[in-house]
Amino acid sequence: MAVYTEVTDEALRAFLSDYALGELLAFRGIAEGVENSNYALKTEAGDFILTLYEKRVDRMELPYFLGLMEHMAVHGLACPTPVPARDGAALRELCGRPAAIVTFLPGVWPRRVRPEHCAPLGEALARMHRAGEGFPIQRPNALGPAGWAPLLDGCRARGDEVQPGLIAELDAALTGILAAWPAPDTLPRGHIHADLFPDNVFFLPDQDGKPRVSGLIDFYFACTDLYAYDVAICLNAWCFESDYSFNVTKARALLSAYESVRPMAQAERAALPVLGRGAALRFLLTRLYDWTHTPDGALVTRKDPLEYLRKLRFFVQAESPGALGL
Ligand SMILES: Nc1ncnc2c1ncn2[C@@H]1O[C@H](COP(=O)(O)OP(=O)(O)O)[C@@H](O)[C@H]1O
Ligand SMILES: N[C@@H](CCOP(=O)(O)O)C(=O)O
Repeated sequence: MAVYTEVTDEALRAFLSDYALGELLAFRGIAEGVENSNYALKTEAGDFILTLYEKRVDRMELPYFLGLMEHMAVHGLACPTPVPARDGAALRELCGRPAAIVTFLPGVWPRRVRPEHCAPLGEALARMHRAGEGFPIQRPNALGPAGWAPLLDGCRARGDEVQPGLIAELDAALTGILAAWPAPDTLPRGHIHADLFPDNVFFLPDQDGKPRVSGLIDFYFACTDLYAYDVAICLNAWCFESDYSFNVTKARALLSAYESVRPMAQAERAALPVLGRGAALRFLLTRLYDWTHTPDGALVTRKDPLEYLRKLRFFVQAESPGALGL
């Protein structure tokens, strides 16, 4: 469910009168997504997405997200482009919320990831990293290593209700990760997506029926961080099977396609196991926090934190890229 703020027909028409998009022909709320309210719009000018930014998005950070999408689109990435109103501003207000219209991207995200998705995904990730070069605003990663101890503290009171002994296991994992984390400025960094899960990558079949990436969406966790950390997030989100076994074929396809666009330094490859551990912990912690803080009956769909405990355990025992099969 992701329509937290209901927009009436009248409010939307008044909002659209500031744009040069012609008459509104249709609009509907989009059920998918977690963070914000999204509506699909059809106007005389075409199809668009209207997003109302909800509580967890800091409005001061919206110029970074919208500016980054604009910059990446200009540099050839298929991603949503903010649509300015007649006065030139894309970031506006609707129903008391910050709001923006972005271009609609065609395609479908894969409900079941197959190895054939992983090479196009790896290539798209590297193209995204390249497309972000030169974007001048920086955004430190609020959900990076420095944010994990406070998040874990926020889960302390009820974490063991999810699984006995969980908090002690996460304390130990966090200590190990922080001790092994790459020192600042030892690995290449730039603008990363930081949440490139399958539901944020659209595919369409090419002329041979093979999946090709038609667009990347949802840049609202984007930040300035290690490129290899973004790769490690994708290894977590794309390369495990439903029994939590790590699929080396998928991982190799992802990595070699990534490197066909942006070759990685030896140090980046060597860091993948600890970056994979950190990425697993990051998603485990946000899911655990939501699991233990979301009231029963709330509209938000909670995601299973223990999925990421299984992934974390895999990366904990993998000491080298060789142990990942890479
Ligand atoms: N630019 C876009 N083009 C097409 N569909 C989009 C676009 N942006 C969002 N969507 C649709 O809205 C859904 C939720 O978007 P998302 O950005 O993931 O929301 P949230 O940030 O709330 O998690 C997506 O799964 C997709 O169906
Ligand atoms: N990918 C995260 C949750 C963020 O949700 P999104 O709909 O904004 O991509 C997770 O799986 O924990």
